[in-house]
Amino acid sequence: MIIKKRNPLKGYITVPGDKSISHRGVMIGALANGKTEVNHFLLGEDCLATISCFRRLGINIDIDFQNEKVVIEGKGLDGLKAQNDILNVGNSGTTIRLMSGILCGQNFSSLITGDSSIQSRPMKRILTPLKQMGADIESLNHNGCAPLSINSSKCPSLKGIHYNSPVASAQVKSCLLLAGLYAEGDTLVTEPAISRNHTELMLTNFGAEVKSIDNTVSVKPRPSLTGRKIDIPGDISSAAYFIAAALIVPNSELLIKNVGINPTRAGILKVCQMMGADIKLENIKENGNELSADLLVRHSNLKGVNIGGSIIPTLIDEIPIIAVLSCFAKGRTVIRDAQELKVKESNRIDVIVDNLSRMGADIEATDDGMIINGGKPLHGATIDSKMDHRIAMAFAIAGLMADGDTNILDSECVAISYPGFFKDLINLQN
Ligand SMILES: O=C(O)C1=C[C@@H](OP(=O)(O)O)[C@@H](O)[C@H](O)C1
Ligand SMILES: C=C(OP(=O)(O)O)C(=O)O
Repeated sequence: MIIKKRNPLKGYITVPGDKSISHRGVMIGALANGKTEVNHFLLGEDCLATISCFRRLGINIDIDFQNEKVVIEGKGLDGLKAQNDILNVGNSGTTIRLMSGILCGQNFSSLITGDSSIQSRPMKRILTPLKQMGADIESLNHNGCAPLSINSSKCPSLKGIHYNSPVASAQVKSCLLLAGLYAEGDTLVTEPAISRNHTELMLTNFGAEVKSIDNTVSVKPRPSLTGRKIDIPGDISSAAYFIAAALIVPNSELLIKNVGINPTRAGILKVCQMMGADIKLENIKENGNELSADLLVRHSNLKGVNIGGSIIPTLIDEIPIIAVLSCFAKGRTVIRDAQELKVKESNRIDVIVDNLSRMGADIEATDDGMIINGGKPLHGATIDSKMDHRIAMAFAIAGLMADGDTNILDSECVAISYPGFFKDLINLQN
């Protein structure tokens, strides 16, 4: 995809539904009794992979592509059926880690894997605590990565544990909370900083007993979950590209409607505020325990900021676009404590720094983040997205303000989380 320097962004947009909440709607809906109707479901490749895995486990799921609506016929905690074929999660880390927790609670064995990116992402972070709960789960190639085999015949029941997670990861926390539904006794997870809490909010909405105190979450086993109707807000991780575009392209004024602003996800809004951005929140609402708002974003003069510590998990997927924003901010931006970026769909620290350097930015990688001296004009370049959707979209926005053409390789990977991204971007500028 070739991106050219473009016009201001004007008008309004609604971005697709939140990816994290869409995954959880399918999973928790499948384990609930009765129908779960999910509106504004994200029909991106990752969430479709979750649907495909649950269909293989015997759950009827109807997809209305036109209306972005998914209906799941839940069969209760013990309603999944054995699957002899290997379950394939494609590119989705959320699917493999959360599903592994659920599969460890079943009385049948499973094999689960994904694409080459998934097969190189760390799974020890879930294998270690799941084994402590009594699960018989192994990395088939003994390299701490997928494929994973879950042998449920040897260990009929899980026991609740209190796990002190070394990483602030919603995927680890959610994996254990979902396994905890099948355990004897309560399951508790303490994390070094609070990660996104969509699992906790949705489980509570469906009838589970979940408590969160500071950095610790606990779940009681064997709840009776009841199917619900959910309206998913727009994904703030997808909105982030348009927030950034409107902030950096002169004369832009954009309304992004119905964006999820759950505080465990909204770190990018705080960072933009610290940078001096003109963003107004309007029409704040709550649905299914999740907050949303319309965001009115105007072009702004930005300044560099320091980002690190407990805010990092609340904006982890937005760091590629925050790095782009920082190139247009006056002064230095330092991003620390973001080493988790190295184990996403690509090594996002290296890929951001490589590609922004190619465009002429003053940027350097550090062990746990990067340092950017803003204000150097960017020029077009060939961008290797490494098939990482967040990289492809962040550099499309950088390309809007670069002199000359920006050529994004493998740009079709945006379909992982935002299939209509390029169409929406072009529409806003006409
Ligand atoms: O739980 C989730 O839905 C997610 C958690 C985050 O990963 P980690 O838990 O690995 O930080 C995030 O990067 C991912 O895009 C989605
Ligand atoms: C890291 C991401 O997703 P996942 O871990 O589910 O692959 C992402 O969407 O940026």
